[in-house]
Amino acid sequence: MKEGKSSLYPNDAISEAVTNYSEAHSLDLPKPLLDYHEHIFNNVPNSHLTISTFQAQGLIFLARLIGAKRVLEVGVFLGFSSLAWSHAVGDSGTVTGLEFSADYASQAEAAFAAQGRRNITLHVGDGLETLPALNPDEPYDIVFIDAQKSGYPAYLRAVLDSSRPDSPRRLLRKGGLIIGDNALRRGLVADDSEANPHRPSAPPGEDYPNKHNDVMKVREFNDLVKSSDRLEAFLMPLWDGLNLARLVD
Ligand SMILES: C[S@@+](CC[C@H](N)C(=O)[O-])C[C@H]1O[C@@H](n2cnc3c(N)ncnc32)[C@H](O)[C@@H]1O
Repeated sequence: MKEGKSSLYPNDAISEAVTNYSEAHSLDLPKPLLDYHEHIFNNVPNSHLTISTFQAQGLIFLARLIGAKRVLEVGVFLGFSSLAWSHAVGDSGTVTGLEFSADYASQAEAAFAAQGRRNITLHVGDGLETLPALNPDEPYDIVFIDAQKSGYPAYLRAVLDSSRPDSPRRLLRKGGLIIGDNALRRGLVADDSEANPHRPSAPPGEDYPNKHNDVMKVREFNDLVKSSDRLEAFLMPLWDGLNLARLVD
């Protein structure tokens, strides 16, 4: 039987060449979006929080594949991925973003204005409160979860609870996608043994409790997706892991 494992390339140099080649042979991103990504990476210390341009290409492709016009993003940071969704859905579509930090939200809004993107609305606050309070006229086509990892299971439950098939108003449409970013957390979700060099330094390492808890919560999220008979999933081992879950009812 053919092996399914995805360590396709012999070393880091070839992996990088393959990524660059794939990026160059995928859909084009608008120049302002590329420039904004470069600006973030050259000027912002925690720029790693932003998705890559290659991931943006993948998300735009997915959105267009399902004809998405309405996207909900949980975790906006400086607005790069919101801008990618905004481009994906076009001027006739809308993007709603939930962001905890008022500072990040205002920087993101400045970027939206600078790029003339008027179809993005942000709600500032804890997504665990702002998400369940949403009551959209029309359901979303995509919910992209990219906020605190400890909240992933709760976000998933809230989306499912607010998208019942018998409900007159629902958050996510039938056939819509819930996309969980960082679903593999540098491989730790699948294997956080000593064999994984990204394993958080064991206690008493300062970062251990939070990082370990994040891994447990992302595992819980992936398990909930898999065990729900309302979802059909493909956990894509690309980037930091992307859990693609389609709402079947
Ligand atoms: C990984 S970053 C998002 C990156 C963004 N999606 C992008 O690719 O450009 C995670 C964001 O989630 C936000 N966040 C953390 N906890 C949150 C919460 N409880 N509610 C809403 N946003 C939260 C953080 O402030 C941060 O901006």
